[in-house]
Amino acid sequence: MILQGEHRRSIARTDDGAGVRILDQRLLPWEVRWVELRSADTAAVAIREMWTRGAPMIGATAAYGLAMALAADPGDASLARAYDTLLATRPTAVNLRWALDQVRAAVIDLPAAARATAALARADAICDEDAALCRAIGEQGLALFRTLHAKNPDRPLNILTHCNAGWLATVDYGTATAPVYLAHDAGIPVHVWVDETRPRNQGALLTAFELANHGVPHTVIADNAGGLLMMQGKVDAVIVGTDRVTANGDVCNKIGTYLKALAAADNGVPFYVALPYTTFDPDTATGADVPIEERSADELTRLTGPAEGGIATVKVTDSPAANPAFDVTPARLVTGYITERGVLDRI
Ligand SMILES: CSC[C@H]1O[C@H](OP(=O)(O)O)[C@H](O)[C@@H]1O
Repeated sequence: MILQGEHRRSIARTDDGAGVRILDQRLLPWEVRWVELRSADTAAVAIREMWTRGAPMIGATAAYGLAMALAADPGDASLARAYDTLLATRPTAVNLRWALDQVRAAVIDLPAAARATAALARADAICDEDAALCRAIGEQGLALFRTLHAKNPDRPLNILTHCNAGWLATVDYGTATAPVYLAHDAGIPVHVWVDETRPRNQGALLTAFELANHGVPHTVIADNAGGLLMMQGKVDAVIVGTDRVTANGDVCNKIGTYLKALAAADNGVPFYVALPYTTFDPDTATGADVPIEERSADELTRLTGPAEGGIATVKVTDSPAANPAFDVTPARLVTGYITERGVLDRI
């Protein structure tokens, strides 16, 4: 157990208050290493290289990055440069732009001398709010889980999830995992099918790590196994997180989510998306309008794992590879949106 008790905050201010501490998620579950970020540029690297990841965590890290830039130089040029550098890190998660806009709005009309303190306060508030939002998503999802479990009370509730939308992807609790944690703690027997989630394996490495640490029964599966499990009646619901829900309810999430939604629809399995309001993007009309991040082919052509003295990478093919990091699930395939305000059948 890396962090005891109910709270597992994945980002915190450094002891001197000038930086932030995050877990280097590239090393999990093999090594638990907290790293300190002390500049906007380092925060940008951490986001782009996925030391830290997940829409709310990307937003929180960028917010602190902007605050650190203003602590170094509170001028307009510094603000603009840091904003642009951080915004350019990853294009799909809307929380990134939302958080940067929140911090910029908090300081833009302030005198230079007051900007760093105000930016830091806004970044702190974004984190505290995210933890509260995710907890509320958990409460709303817990009520849903009680209803779902009542259909088959003599066996565990079987949930399938894709990627990691856990406390590692947020400030605490997670979005898709929040109902799982609260249901487990409330004594509802829950089992989670964990998609490994190629190519970065956020499910096998991060969600499994979280669930194991919380004592939640789970089974890691190949991404392509979910359809069969649903056909066999072994999945009661699919719950995923999201990086952006557009005005019409389309869902941008980790690559492979759309295929789970198709299998769920074909087998009558409810498909839920868990999100806080900070991941809703009313300014983008549909999923077709969302930039889909294309990441390095190396993530696909190389396997990474623990080795003597650190992490080893093995190249598995010299062939060209394409690595879109997200896909779009049309709103028509979504049963409901689990939000802090309730479970909505339309966003
Ligand atoms: C609660 S946001 C989690 C969301 O972010 C993940 O993407 P990445 O690991 O590339 O940052 C994935 O889409 C998750 O559903």
